[in-house]
Amino acid sequence: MSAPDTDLFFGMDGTDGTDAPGTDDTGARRRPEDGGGNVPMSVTVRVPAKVNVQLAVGGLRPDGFHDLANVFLAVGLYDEITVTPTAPTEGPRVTCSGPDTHHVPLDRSNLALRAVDALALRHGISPDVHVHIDKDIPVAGGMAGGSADAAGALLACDTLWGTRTPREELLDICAELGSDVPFSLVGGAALGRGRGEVLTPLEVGGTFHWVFAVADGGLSTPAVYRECDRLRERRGTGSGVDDVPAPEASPVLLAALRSGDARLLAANLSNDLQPAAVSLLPSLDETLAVGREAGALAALVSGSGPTCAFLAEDPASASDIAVALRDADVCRDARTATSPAPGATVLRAAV
Ligand SMILES: C[C@@](CO)(OP(=O)(O)O)[C@H](O)COP(=O)(O)OP(=O)(O)OC[C@H]1O[C@@H](n2ccc(N)nc2=O)[C@H](O)[C@@H]1O
Ligand SMILES: Nc1ncnc2c1ncn2[C@@H]1O[C@H](COP(=O)(O)OP(=O)(O)O)[C@@H](O)[C@H]1O
Repeated sequence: MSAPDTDLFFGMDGTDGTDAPGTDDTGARRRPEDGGGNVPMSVTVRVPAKVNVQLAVGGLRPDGFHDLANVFLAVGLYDEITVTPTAPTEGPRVTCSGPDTHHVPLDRSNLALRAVDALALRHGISPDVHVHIDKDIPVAGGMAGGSADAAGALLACDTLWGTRTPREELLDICAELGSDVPFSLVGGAALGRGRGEVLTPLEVGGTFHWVFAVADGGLSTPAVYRECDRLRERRGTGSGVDDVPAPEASPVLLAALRSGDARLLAANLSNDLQPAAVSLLPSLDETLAVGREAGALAALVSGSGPTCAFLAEDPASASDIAVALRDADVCRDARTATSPAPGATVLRAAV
């Protein structure tokens, strides 16, 4: 399978009967008060989680970020974002459903609402929408759930408002919202340079089978980067841009992705943030060990953690690893998923 054409994932999947008479190709009906424009009354977008199959972290930059060679792979765990217009007096609001709801901020700091605000500002529109997040991606788990919600809300509102924002502009807004947000929009697999926001799509030659051990709590991304710097200082190597070698993507890892060879990928997975995540949460070592003993080809912390990712040989092995992780009581839940997965995709645009 080659890398997904990123344009593909900005449109409908076309599976929900949206070609009914009186609708356009996004399923939107014409409303007379809209002067003939096609305006859906609600839009639902699905967005995947990610795992970093390589996360090479450079030195701390003067702006507080680190240069990265960040090899993103989208995985088939999804949040669904639905946007519906509200009355202008009501203003924007966000609600959330799913097991992690109590960890999601429901004020204007929610990344999905920040995305709505950013798109509305860009087009001079009032951001009067209700955003509902049906959350399946673990919160603060190193799987980019907040970024997924931001990318999803952006695409959903662009469809709802008919603003047809060019893809490059959408990606610019994503990058302003967070380093991982552009990848959530694009999905598939990509190399993220800069602070992770400058993307180059990557080819993936097969399906990879993963197990994710979801931890009880979360880890703060800035705290994990700070710990990475602290460990580097303690080692005496320094943590600045002049002390740490410029991060580079591994050619063998990229070849493993291209070929779809799970064993080659397993042998080349790496995460420079893993020592920092384990230092902040030492119990992760045991979680990683349980998955390895249960037959994982490789185990690593997903991004800033604390979710642990296990690459499996096949679906049966993935199921065995998930059972072993649950039985050992080293995680809140163990989820199986495959990659690559498509980026933000409009599922429904309904009247
Ligand atoms: C570590 C990674 C790996 O993909 O994701 P997670 O595993 O947390 O999901 C990312 O680099 C996280 O990206 P994201 O969560 O979008 O971070 P941002 O909002 O842009 O930045 C939050 C904070 O993380 C730190 N940060 C982030 C990106 C980067 N390249 N260098 C950094 O030092 C900075 O302290 C920054 O203030
Ligand atoms: N829509 C959102 N979903 C999840 N977290 C959000 C959201 N908006 C803001 N946040 C905040 O972002 C933090 C990081 O969450 P998340 O993106 O899930 O984790 P990570 O950065 O580890 O991938 C959370 O602790 C939460 O306070």
